[in-house]
Amino acid sequence: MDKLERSMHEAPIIEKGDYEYLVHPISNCVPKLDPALLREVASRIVTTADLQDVDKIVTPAAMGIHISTAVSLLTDIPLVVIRKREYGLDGEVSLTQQTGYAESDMYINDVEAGDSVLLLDDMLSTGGTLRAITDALDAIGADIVDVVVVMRKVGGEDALEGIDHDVTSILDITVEDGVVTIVDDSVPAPRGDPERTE
Ligand SMILES: O=P(O)(O)OC[C@H]1O[C@H](OP(=O)(O)OP(=O)(O)O)[C@H](O)[C@@H]1O
Ligand SMILES: Nc1nc2[nH]cnc2c(=O)[nH]1
Repeated sequence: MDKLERSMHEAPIIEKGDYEYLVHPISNCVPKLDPALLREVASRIVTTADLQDVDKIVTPAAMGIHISTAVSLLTDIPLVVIRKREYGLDGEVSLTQQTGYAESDMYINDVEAGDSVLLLDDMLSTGGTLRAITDALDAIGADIVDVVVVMRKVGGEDALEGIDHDVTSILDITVEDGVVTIVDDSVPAPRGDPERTE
């Protein structure tokens, strides 16, 4: 079994109100993130994502950053971070991100009409974050070449209804009654991956 799949069974779940929140090395850097797990995740993204003519990797703060940095280092594609902080630069675009447990304003800088972007994030749950970002990137006139997340909590992505972009996940999971279950139809690990440990 791959490191990402194995790591699911060691990730604590906490309650944020009614929301079951997974605390995971990739999504929180708590428990500590093993570099070999990050390498595996980054190489699985690189083999999964459509990178054809991508100018920029775009990722929301905070927990898309280390994953996207690793992918940027592997591909030499520059990285733009959507920040929770306003800079007031020319062309800055704001959006409101709503998750199952919080709402926050975010700010896109340095993405322009005609840019071909790969949107990366650690986790998809309600889809509120990706919906707000894809709407904002569409409004800017960027070409979203692909959208990839490491983990998708299946079944709750209501906010993505009707969007015009496919989202690919490396691993699909459910989190219910304090138990994480791996759902089997996400992207399989590439055979012959050097990071693979059976
Ligand atoms: O599909 P959704 O319900 O929108 O949830 C997904 C988002 O939630 C987390 O971000 P969070 O806002 O918690 O910030 P963080 O990255 O700083 O942890 C995660 O990094 C995703 O961006
Ligand atoms: N770390 C983490 N991030 C999330 N974003 C949306 N849901 C979750 C979750 O359960 N855990």
